[in-house]
Amino acid sequence: MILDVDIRHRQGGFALDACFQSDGRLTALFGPSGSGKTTIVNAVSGLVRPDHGRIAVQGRVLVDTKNDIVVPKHKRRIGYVFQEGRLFPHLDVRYNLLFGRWFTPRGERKASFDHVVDLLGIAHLLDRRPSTLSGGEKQRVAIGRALLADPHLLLMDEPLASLDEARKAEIYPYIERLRDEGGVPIVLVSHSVAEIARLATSVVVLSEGQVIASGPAAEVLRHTGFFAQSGLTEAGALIEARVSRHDEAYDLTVLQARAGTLSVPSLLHPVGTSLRVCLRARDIILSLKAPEGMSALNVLPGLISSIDIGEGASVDVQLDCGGDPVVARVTRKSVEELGLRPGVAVHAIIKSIAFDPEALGVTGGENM
Ligand SMILES: Nc1ncnc2c1ncn2[C@@H]1O[C@H](COP(=O)(O)OP(=O)(O)OP(=O)(O)O)[C@@H](O)[C@H]1O
Repeated sequence: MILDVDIRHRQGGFALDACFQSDGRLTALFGPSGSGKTTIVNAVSGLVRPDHGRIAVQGRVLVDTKNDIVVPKHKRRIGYVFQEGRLFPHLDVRYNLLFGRWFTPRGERKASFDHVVDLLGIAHLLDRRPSTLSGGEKQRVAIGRALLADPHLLLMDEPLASLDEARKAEIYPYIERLRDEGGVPIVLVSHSVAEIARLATSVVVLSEGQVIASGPAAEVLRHTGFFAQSGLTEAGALIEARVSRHDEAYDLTVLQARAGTLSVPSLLHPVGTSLRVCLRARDIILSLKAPEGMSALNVLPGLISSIDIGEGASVDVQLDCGGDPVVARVTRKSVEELGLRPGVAVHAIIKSIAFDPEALGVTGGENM
C-alpha cells in the first residue's frame, strides 16, 4: 500500500476523522474548501501532529499514536510542493534544484539530476533566477527540487491553483510524465474535477472532515453524487481510447475505445497514442432506439448496469458499453417514462463538443 491513513484530529471547531488507503501512482484529495485536505497533507508531511491514529507511506509507519511513534518531519522523506513554488530568489535554477539533495543521506541519492531536468523540461532554465521564470516554470522547478530529494511520496497542495488555464494546460503533460515515469507516488490536492479526471489514478473525496468516497479514479468519478457540492458538472466516466485516425477533411480525430468509435475536434496526438477520455455524465443523453437524423457524432450502444438514485431530480444511469463504463445523468422522470432499469439496452448519445481537449490526458495505459 502506498498510503495508509487512519487519523483523527481536532483544530478549533473542526474535527477530522479520515480513514483511507491508496495504491495509486497519483492520488487526488478532493473536497470543498475547509473539508480537511490540507490538514491530511500536513499530517502526512509532519507539519501537523494528529491527535490519534496511524499513517504509513509505502509500508513505513510515520505516525502511530498508540505506540508513541511520530517520525520527525525531516526524517519522513516526503517531498512537498506548495501552491507558490517557494524557490530561493538569490539562487539560480540549478542551485535551487541541487538544494533538494542536501538533506538526503548520500547513499540514498538515487534521482538523476539529468533525468529530472529532462522529465520536467527545464534544461534551458538552469542558469536563470526564479524572478525571470513564468509561474508554470517556477512550479516545474519546485517539483524538480522536491524530486531530487528522493522522496518516498510527493505531496502537491494545489500546485497549479495560482496559474491561469493556459499555464495549467502547459504543466499537465509534465505531471502526467511524472506520474508515469517518475517512480515517486504523488498525492495531489485539487479543487478541480476536470484536473482530477485528467491526472488522478485514485481519488479520495472529503466532506466536513470525513472521507465520503475513495478508490480508483474511474470508479469514484462516475458517481456524480460524490461531487454534488462542487464539480458535479465535471464528473463522469473515464475511459481509455486510442487515436485511430485523423479526418483532415472535417478537422476531426477519430478515437477507438472498447465502447466504440468517438469523433472529437482535431487533436495533435499521433495515431496510436493512448488517451484518457472523460465522458461527463451531464453531456450524455439516452435513447432506447438507435438515433437517426441527428447531428451528434458519437453514439455508443450499451446495457444499463445500475441506476444510482440519490436526492433530487437527477439520477446516474450506469452503463456497460462494450466493457467500458459510461454514466449518464438524467432526470428521474426520464427513467420512469423510458422504463430504464438494469439490463435494458440503450444508446448513449454524446455531443462532439463534450470532448474537451483539456479533459483528455495521455495515459501510459495502466492509469485508470
Ligand atoms: N490552526 C488551525 N486552528 C483552527 N482551525 C484550523 C487551523 N487550521 C485549519 N483549521 C480549520 O480546519 C478546517 C480544515 O482546513 P483545511 O485547510 O484542512 O481544509 P482544506 O480542505 O484544505 O480547505 P481549502 O481547500 O480551503 O484549502 C477548516 O475549517 C479550517 O478553518
